[in-house]
Amino acid sequence: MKTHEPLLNHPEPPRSTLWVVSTITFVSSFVLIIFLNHQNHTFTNTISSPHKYSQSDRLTWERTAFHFQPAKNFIYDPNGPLFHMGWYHLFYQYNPYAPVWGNMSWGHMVSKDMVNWFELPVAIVPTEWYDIEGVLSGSTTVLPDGRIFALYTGNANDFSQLQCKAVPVNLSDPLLVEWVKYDGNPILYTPEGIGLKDYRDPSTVWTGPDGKHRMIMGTKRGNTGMVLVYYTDDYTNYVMLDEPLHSVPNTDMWECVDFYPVSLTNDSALDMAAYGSGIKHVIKESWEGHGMDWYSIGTYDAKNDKWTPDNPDLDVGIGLRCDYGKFFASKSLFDPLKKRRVTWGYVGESDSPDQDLLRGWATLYNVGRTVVLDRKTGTHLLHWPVEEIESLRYNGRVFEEIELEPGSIVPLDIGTATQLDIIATFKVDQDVLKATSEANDNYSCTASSGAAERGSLGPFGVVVLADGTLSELTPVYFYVAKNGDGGVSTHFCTDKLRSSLDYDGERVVYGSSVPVLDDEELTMRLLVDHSIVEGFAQGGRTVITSRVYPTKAIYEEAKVFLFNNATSTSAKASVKTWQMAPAQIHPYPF
Ligand SMILES: OC[C@H]1O[C@@](CO)(OC[C@@]2(O[C@H]3O[C@H](CO)[C@@H](O)[C@H](O)[C@H]3O)O[C@H](CO)[C@@H](O)[C@@H]2O)[C@@H](O)[C@@H]1O
Repeated sequence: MKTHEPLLNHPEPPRSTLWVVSTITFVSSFVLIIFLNHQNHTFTNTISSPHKYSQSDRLTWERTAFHFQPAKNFIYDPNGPLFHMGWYHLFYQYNPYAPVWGNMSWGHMVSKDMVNWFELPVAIVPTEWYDIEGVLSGSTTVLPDGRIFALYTGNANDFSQLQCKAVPVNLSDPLLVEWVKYDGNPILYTPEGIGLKDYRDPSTVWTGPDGKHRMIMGTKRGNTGMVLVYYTDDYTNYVMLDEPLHSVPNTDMWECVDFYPVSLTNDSALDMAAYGSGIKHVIKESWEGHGMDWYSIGTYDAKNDKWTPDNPDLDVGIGLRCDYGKFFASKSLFDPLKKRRVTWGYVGESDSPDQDLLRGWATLYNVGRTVVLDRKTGTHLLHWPVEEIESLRYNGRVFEEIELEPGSIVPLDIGTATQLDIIATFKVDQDVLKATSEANDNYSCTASSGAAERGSLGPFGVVVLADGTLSELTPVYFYVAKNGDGGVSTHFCTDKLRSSLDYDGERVVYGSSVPVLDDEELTMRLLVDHSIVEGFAQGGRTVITSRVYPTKAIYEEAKVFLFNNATSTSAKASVKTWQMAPAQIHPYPF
């Protein structure tokens, strides 16, 4: 049985000296507010009550503290990450002149730790007929002899997409500041049968077990998305194979294709040359126009340059996503220093472009995420923030075994709550779980009414960026659903329906199911950094990144709560929180 009725006679949750505000007051107000908001989802774009903060205060607050964003203007796809002479380099689609898409160039930043960044001069800009409409996305390759080159898509003067090459001018410069285009560009024209605007984002070149050097690119034929494979002898001339590496009907254009091996035996990342038993290969594609990155795990046959998904139901574009919120055009780096694969995507704004103009900047990057195969399930990848981000933690707090009765919400007294790392673990009442006969096979975060929709066994989780009266709140939560056959499925969701009182963007619930194994507790990690919330469930099996724009729940008014809006089960929460110091992000010139 599913109900939206508020619980009126809920038992008072146990008090703890850690709670600073009367829990019972919040219990009633939360249930009431959620109830009322559920009844009326109509929000106006005008400010309905006097605000403490001006528009300028709010726009200033939205800028993040430990996520990469340039000082101003517009960033887009991450491009060509590489490691050279002790520095991590990340290039990015960048409009140096305005906070909107256009003049696409390769911006350039470097870091020693993937947390603190120096912005460098823009590396590659549109200057030639073959890229005058944009130096679009691509990759870099570091050859075993130390040579480095970039492959990128040139948006030509007729808007056809041509592949081009550039190289750093001085390899002994650890920062690789200067780049020069190959004078024989473009190196590749669109193959027959492919749309002139459906051919882009060349990959890193790698050497297969047969010694042949390979590059891949995404495209579509009709509505079938696919990966093309090329061979090269000299890294400049490329010959396309007749057959694609893989294709999936009805998945449209595959942008920013990524392809890499993952180990079945340990968490060490493998470089592209790895091949053979104990290895799976992942294809990742970014679905044009949908803003979603999809991945699939399978087997690569290097002899025939064919890839087969482990499970056809989880094929590329129809199965699993890297992130169920805002995260797109991701690109991974094999980090030779720490033997890990790290991925970045862009996290776009979700309010109107007018706001981008007011802010003067648009779009951020997620905190770099390591990617490994989830060897417990074998079906999922684990995406998890790089360990270096923990160097920003301070003021750690621990809250043990907080009892959350059905229908309760309790504040966490952690001080300022706009830059946080939170790890929260929840145990549901096993007797209630076994006894409940509610059949909720069709639960889906995205089709639900968010945290207001109550079932026997959920939702429960963490509310972030909430003001004291809960007029603005962003719940990130688990929803446990009992299936008709007695089985259980768990969902991980972020509810953005009530994140802001004054918002001209999407009001949605993000999320998906997350596998939970028999011996596992439910655990989530949240990185809260002003207008971005990154959520990781079960060690990164399911990830949700959201952009939120509260108007009241900002600066010292932002608060964190634990809640349990289930109707039957209680939940026991143990939580660790840390404040997060700002990262050092130095714009150029320094
Ligand atoms: O910056 C180009 C790279 O970005 C990618 C993936 O994010 O392609 C996006 C794409 O669309 C952008 O340009 C459109 C204008 O032409 C604009 O309407 C849209 O909002 C933008 O996202 O860029 C290319 C070139 O314009 C277009 O074919 C794509 O849909 C990546 O594939 C590009 O390399």
